[in-house]
Amino acid sequence: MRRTPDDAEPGHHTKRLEMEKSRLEAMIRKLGEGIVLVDETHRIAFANPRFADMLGVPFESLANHPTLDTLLPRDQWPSALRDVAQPSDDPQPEERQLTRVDGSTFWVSITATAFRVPGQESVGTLCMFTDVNGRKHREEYLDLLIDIFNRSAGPEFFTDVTRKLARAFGVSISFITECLGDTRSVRTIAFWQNGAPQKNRVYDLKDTACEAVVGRSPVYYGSLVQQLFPKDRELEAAGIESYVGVPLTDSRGTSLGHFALMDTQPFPNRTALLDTLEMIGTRIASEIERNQTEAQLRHQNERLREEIKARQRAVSTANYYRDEITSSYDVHTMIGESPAFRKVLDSIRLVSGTDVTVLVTGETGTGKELVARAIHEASPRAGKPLIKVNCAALPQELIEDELFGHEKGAFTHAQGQRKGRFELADQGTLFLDEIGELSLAAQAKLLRVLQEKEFERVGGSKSIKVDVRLIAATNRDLAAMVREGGFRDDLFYRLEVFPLHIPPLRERMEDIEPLAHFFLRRFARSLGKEFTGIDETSLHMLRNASWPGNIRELENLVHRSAILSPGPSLQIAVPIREAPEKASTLDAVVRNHIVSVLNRVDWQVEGSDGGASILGMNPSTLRSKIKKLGISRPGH
Ligand SMILES: Nc1ncnc2c1ncn2[C@@H]1O[C@H](COP(=O)(O)OP(=O)(O)OP(=O)(O)O)[C@@H](O)[C@H]1O
Repeated sequence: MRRTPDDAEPGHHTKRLEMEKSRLEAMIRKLGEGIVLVDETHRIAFANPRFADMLGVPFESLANHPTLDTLLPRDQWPSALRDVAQPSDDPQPEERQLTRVDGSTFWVSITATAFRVPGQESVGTLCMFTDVNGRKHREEYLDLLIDIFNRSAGPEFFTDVTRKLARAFGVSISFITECLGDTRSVRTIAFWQNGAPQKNRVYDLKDTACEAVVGRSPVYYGSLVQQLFPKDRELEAAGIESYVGVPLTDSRGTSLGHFALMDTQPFPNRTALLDTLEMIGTRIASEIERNQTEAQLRHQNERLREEIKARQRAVSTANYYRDEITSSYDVHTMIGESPAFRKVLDSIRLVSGTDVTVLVTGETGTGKELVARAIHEASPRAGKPLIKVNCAALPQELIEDELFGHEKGAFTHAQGQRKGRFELADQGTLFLDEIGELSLAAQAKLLRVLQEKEFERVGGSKSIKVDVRLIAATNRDLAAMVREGGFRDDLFYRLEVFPLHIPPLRERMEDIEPLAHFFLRRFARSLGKEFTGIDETSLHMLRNASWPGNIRELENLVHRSAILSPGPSLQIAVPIREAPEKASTLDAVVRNHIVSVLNRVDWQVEGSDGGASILGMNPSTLRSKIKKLGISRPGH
């Protein structure tokens, strides 16, 4: 029987074993899997280069058997390693994302099993690390795409995206920036580095890798990026090797900022990657744009609120309104300098931009219609019709027909279809003058339209919808009428959304002179006459009249005087009533008389020329009367 060489010499057997071992080691060295044998004290007894590669350390550094925790934090160890006393017969692979010493990450599947070295008592653990980085990234990447395009954006949107970008592409840094006014500097809106969100920062783009991206085009530096941008301190500080950046633009092509991925390793796969990143970029950009639009809207709202507040504060500030009003409608048609009248102008200005219903109150001739017109002209409805209904002039039985129109044959004389005032005012403003004169039945009908915002023509069944802004006016005390049952309270509250009271002329004496001059200029022109002004005695008379007919009365008086006056200065030829004709109560007569006397004496109560002595009263009695009747000096 021939002997095999092994049997021949015992030394030869050992040699063969040695050879087998080195062949095995050579094979293990070349394996695509990372192999590591860890002893009981967690020292690395043996490892292959692929293991070192996966952990991002030089293979030589393993030669002096470091403990595993110097390379890999314990929480990333497979459970078999953490619990060596309980070796499993059926080791299960566990997936872990390794954080390498340089901060970058790497996905592996680890299978670990107890390993007894033949002939030795000690038990070690043999671990096999399989590279699942590619698969994991594809999964993360899919997850990223689904999430980024499906999720509704919230405050965490940008940070979430940077986290997912970093994980999906396995890079150590990912961030998104926003331009600061131009494309010279940017602010990060999310910055993810080494598995955690970082504080945002503002930085100058000059000489950085990002400079060629913002406002321009995508860039890709697969490796050696530090050498390309030696002045970019960030790259150096983080040990960056590769960089990919994509510009972000809004829907009109304006530059918004950019986003970038950076890694400490070279970055492969250029073209497919850029396409994907650009697609993700459109989603990020639309989110930035939406945020910016929202911020702008918020800002505009705040400014508007501030503006309204400022105007309310400035009600009594001299000269404030002139420019404001000129800009919105013809100031020359509305004359008045008194603080009381400025308040009216202020209210017009405040309310004209809105669609709210306005109730204009004031004595006859104070300018209610003019105010309604001014509100309409200054409103967005200016180019549309302003339709007036004089409720006092309408026979009650025709009100419905007038407001809502009728269909052909609705009543005996209805020969054709006719549109009512509501329909004519569509898109515009409906001005209901003398609203206090509406019958209760007509009030009910009006209320119904205001509530339902639609109506039918008389004799028709089709509902008509209109978009009408309502302005109502009255010289009656509607609140008192409500109390007395002459006016529906529900209608009153609907009309009185924005009450605008025009004070009578006697409460704003400062306005008399400018108004008189204004009317004089106007009539002189139409009469073809020239006047140098109004003579002193006439002015004195004008100032001391009580003006129960208010501005209309003044206007008529100036008109008549202009016709009769020979010139060159206007003389008021018609005697002015010192007391109102229409004073209905004793208190009103007394009140008007006191006001007109006080006007004549420049509101002096005491003294021989004072109001009290002219009225034959004790000054203190006069004072208490003034108080009781609520008399106050105009403009004070
Ligand atoms: N501030 C003003 N500046 C210039 N003209 C004015 C002013 N206010 C009113 N007027 C003029 O006075 C006249 C009466 O105004 P308007 O008809 O608007 O008053 P009203 O309060 O509606 O009167 P009524 O209660 O009698 O209907 C009009 O000719 C109007 O142009």
